[in-house]
Amino acid sequence: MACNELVNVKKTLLHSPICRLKRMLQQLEVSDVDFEELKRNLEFTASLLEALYTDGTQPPFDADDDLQLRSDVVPVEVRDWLASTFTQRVQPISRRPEEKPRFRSIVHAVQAGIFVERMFRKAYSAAMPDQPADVLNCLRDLDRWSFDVFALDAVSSGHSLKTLFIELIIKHQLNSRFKVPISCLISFLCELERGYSKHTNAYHNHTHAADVTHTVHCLLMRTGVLYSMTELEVLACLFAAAIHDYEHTGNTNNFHIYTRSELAMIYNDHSVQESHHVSAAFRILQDENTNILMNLTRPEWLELRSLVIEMVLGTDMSSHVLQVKAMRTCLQQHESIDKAKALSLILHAADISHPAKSWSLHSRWTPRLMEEFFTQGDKEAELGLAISPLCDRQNTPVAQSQIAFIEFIVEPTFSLISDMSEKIVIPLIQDTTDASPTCSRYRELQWTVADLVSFRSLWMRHTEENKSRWMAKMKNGVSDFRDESETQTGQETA
Ligand SMILES: Nc1nc2c(ncn2[C@@H]2O[C@H](COP(=O)(O)O)[C@@H](O)[C@H]2O)c(=O)[nH]1
Ligand SMILES: [Zn+2]
Repeated sequence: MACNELVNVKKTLLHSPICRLKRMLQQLEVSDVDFEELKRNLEFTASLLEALYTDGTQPPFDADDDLQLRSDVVPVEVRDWLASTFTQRVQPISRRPEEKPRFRSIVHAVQAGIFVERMFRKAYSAAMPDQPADVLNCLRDLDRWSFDVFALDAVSSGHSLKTLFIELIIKHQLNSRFKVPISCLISFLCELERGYSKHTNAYHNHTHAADVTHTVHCLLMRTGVLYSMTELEVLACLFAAAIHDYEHTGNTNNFHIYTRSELAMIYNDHSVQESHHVSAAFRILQDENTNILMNLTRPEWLELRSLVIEMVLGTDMSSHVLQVKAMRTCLQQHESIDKAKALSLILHAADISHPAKSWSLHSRWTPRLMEEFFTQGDKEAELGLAISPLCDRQNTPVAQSQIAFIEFIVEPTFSLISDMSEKIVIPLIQDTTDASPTCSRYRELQWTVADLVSFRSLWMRHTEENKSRWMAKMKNGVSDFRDESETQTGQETA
């Protein structure tokens, strides 16, 4: 509760005992005393003051709601244990009464917070090596849908993920808010990039992770969903995007299951790779030198972890139909939107977003993905297994499959994202108009709605254009699906 609100609540609660005490004094002054009434008044006043004194020492929530326990029968410790073990609520660590901040310490905390934020800003500028002009030039397009992650990778000497993640963390002021030590951040990102190159994949590598991280940022901005989010949720989104394919093996989940791989054994065939990405990424944080979340409070850390797990597991394509259906039903039935579900859908959309971008980007991602599929097909042939769909080097109708992918997967997902964002953002505008129609937040949100409308036509223009390009290739009997620029210069390294 904000400090002002707390003061108001306390004032209201104190009003009644103060009035009663004054009335008792008046009665004593005029010797008009009814001892029975005086006793009752004193008892009542004492009980009010006692209630105020003990206020805040109660546990922050009770298990009764979930487990229907009678609080006079079940002791507090048992209720806490039941709530934390048998319900899905994560119990915040309750502050012990002696740890309650007093007003002076709140003032000091605010002053210290400002000081720490300044220190962090200084530390970041000092520790960040001067970026080459080409990198700065690239990063100028950070908020654009057409941002060229391949160009950033080239000018940052293959460090697009590291460069982009640091830039976004600073842009959203998450480094100072969550006191992310710069040395940890750099070490964490080096580890992350190392993990992404472990299997030398043509598609699932650090450039794809950088692309998805950028796209999540862009989706949050362009749809305006960012305005409905807490800083912790923004951090969770960027973190989830950056790690979402960490140590990807370059194979599909089905390949892991059919070949009874080590990962399939560990995760019992359930979202095999996604479970590994999130688990292995959290393991990086176990080392204090790479623990970028070391200064989060325990409740913040638990909330972030729960969001990240849900989001990354939601990138398993086998959950696509369920995810889309659930959100459609939610929108049709005018139910309130679950934040974790909305953010999962945003990460999933970012993960399959290249067909909704310009041909110059989409036509560079497609051959990379196909090469990875074909490499799996080669392995399957070697192992005497049936070759998976789209994995046969000799026999895959790439153009047709891309048209189908765009029409049946990408377009419905982006259409849903646009509808969902309208449902989230438009009420924010209404709330702000009620408060103050002239405030800057209201103007920002108005721009956002305009952005949201233009965003729908932007991605639709790209999906239409990309489908026509694939159609033209099909009609002209062009079997080479690689991008023209790459066929001239040879394929770029992954
Ligand atoms: N046939 C196509 N499939 C695609 C394309 N782009 C992405 N994908 C599929 O989506 C998943 C995304 O999940 P990820 O976390 O593994 O990146 C990817 O594996 C492909 O199966 C595309 O252009 N065509
Ligand atoms: Zn991915």
